[in-house]
Amino acid sequence: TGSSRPQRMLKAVQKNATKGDPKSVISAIDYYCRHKEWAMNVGDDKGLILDSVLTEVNPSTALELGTYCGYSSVRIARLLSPDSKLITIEFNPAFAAIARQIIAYAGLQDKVILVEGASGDLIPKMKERFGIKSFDFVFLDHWKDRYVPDTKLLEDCGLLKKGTVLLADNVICPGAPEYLKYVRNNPRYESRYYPSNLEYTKVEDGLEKSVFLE
Ligand SMILES: C[S@@+](CC[C@H](N)C(=O)[O-])C[C@H]1O[C@@H](n2cnc3c(N)ncnc32)[C@H](O)[C@@H]1O
Ligand SMILES: O=C(c1ccccc1)c1ccc(O)c(O)c1[N+](=O)[O-]
Ligand SMILES: [Mg+2]
Repeated sequence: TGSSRPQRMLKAVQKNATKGDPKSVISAIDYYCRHKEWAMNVGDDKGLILDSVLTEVNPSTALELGTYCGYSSVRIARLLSPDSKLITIEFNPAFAAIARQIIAYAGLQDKVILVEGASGDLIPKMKERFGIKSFDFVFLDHWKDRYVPDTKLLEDCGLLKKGTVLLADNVICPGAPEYLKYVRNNPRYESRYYPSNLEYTKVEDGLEKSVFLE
């Protein structure tokens, strides 16, 4: 049987990137996905917006919903201060296995805790398992119909504090219309849309940044 797209992405990293150099890992993946085969990483264009919001927030504890191959985990973890951590959740074991290798290749394994499982099951366990009081930053990039239920779950589990920043990918394409309605009509959030394009394409997409106020 042939290789998978994530396996081919890992091969491209091992061939074209420098071990321990996150920037080269990011470039190798972006080159591969733009010129060889598309993949659903947040990508370089929206990645610049992710970088700038992250730098502004400078989170001590960050959460990512949807790891895939670890591209955005590397983007996030490379910008974290020493002693800061990224917890990233992925329920596809094959994807998680590739992500671990790509995160390790970038030399960021000590800053990233990759947890295998479904976000709906794991979010309520964050406090007991990882001693998390609350998250400073959450990157939502898993299946789009989970954005609202998982945001409500984070609220109900007391994992958001005043100033926590939620950054949601794909609010235009494939789209997360219920999520946009939820955060934009909610007095507990201050939201702003960052226009961009679907990774590696000219199709319109963007990120929604929502600050938790309460
Ligand atoms: C778009 S990909 C993530 C891309 C990644 N954030 C990046 O930019 O490199 C979405 C991922 O979320 C995972 N996923 C979807 N729903 C999930 C859930 N409820 N819990 C955990 N993982 C989920 C999928 O298996 C898939 O790997
Ligand atoms: O849903 C898709 C999708 C739909 C159809 C075919 C391929 C991917 C997708 C596309 C771009 C994304 O940035 C993204 O996060 C996702 N996703 O799966 O979460
Ligand atoms: Mg996405």
